[in-house]
Amino acid sequence: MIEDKRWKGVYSFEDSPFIMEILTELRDEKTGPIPFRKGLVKLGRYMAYELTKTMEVERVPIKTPLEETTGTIVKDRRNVVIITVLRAAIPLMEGLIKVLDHARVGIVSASRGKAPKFEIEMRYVKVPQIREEDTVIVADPMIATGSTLIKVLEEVKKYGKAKRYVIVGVLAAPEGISRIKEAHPDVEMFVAAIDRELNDHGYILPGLGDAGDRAFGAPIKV
Ligand SMILES: O=P(O)(O)OC[C@H]1O[C@H](OP(=O)(O)OP(=O)(O)O)[C@H](O)[C@@H]1O
Ligand SMILES: O=c1cc[nH]c(=O)[nH]1
Ligand SMILES: [Mg+2]
Repeated sequence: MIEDKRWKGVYSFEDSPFIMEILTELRDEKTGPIPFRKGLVKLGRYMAYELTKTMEVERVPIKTPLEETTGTIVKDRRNVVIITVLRAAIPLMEGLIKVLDHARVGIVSASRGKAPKFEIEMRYVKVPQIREEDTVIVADPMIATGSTLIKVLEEVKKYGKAKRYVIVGVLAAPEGISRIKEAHPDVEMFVAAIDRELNDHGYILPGLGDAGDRAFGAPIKV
């Protein structure tokens, strides 16, 4: 995990060869929906494991069958709310919750309109009460213009003040990170990698394409 020099509290996993190998499979246009979804689940699991290294731990007395000793509990792991941003975060959340198994889960729908406005439509919001001891993890694989997560965080913050707000994603564009950090300076970000730029349609380059479509198939209009 490395903190990017451009922003405080923004980390990538470009120093982790295994996470980079999973990302490489996701980027590959030849990867179909089944391995694509499995790759997102794997990333969720490993990124959650890495995230526990930043969490508060507690030393506790325990008794083995042989003697008394001291063990470790990741205290913050018990106070997690994962916000799943539909659609693409579904497999990522499945991986996160394997490690963060005590998590309460909020579901938010967000659909990004076309360039140049990229208006965000949020229709479905189901978020549990957020408590002061909670770490709120907002899961969304793609952070492009940042508009989706700015709006999701505004909404989520209405449900109570948390100890930490953390975004877990796969790829982020520098423009999106800057916009999110400006709107929500208190937010930490953990992404597999930070890519170069956005194209005119708001897609991340080199990126991996449309994460929702690659995981679930392209929707049609009827
Ligand atoms: O940072 P932004 O520019 O806001 O873009 C990122 C958003 O775009 C994608 O969702 P999309 O609207 O395509 O919905 P989907 O997950 O249903 O495909 C992605 O999953 C993010 O939520
Ligand atoms: O590159 C991008 C940008 C937004 N949403 C995606 O799924 N991919
Ligand atoms: Mg999409």
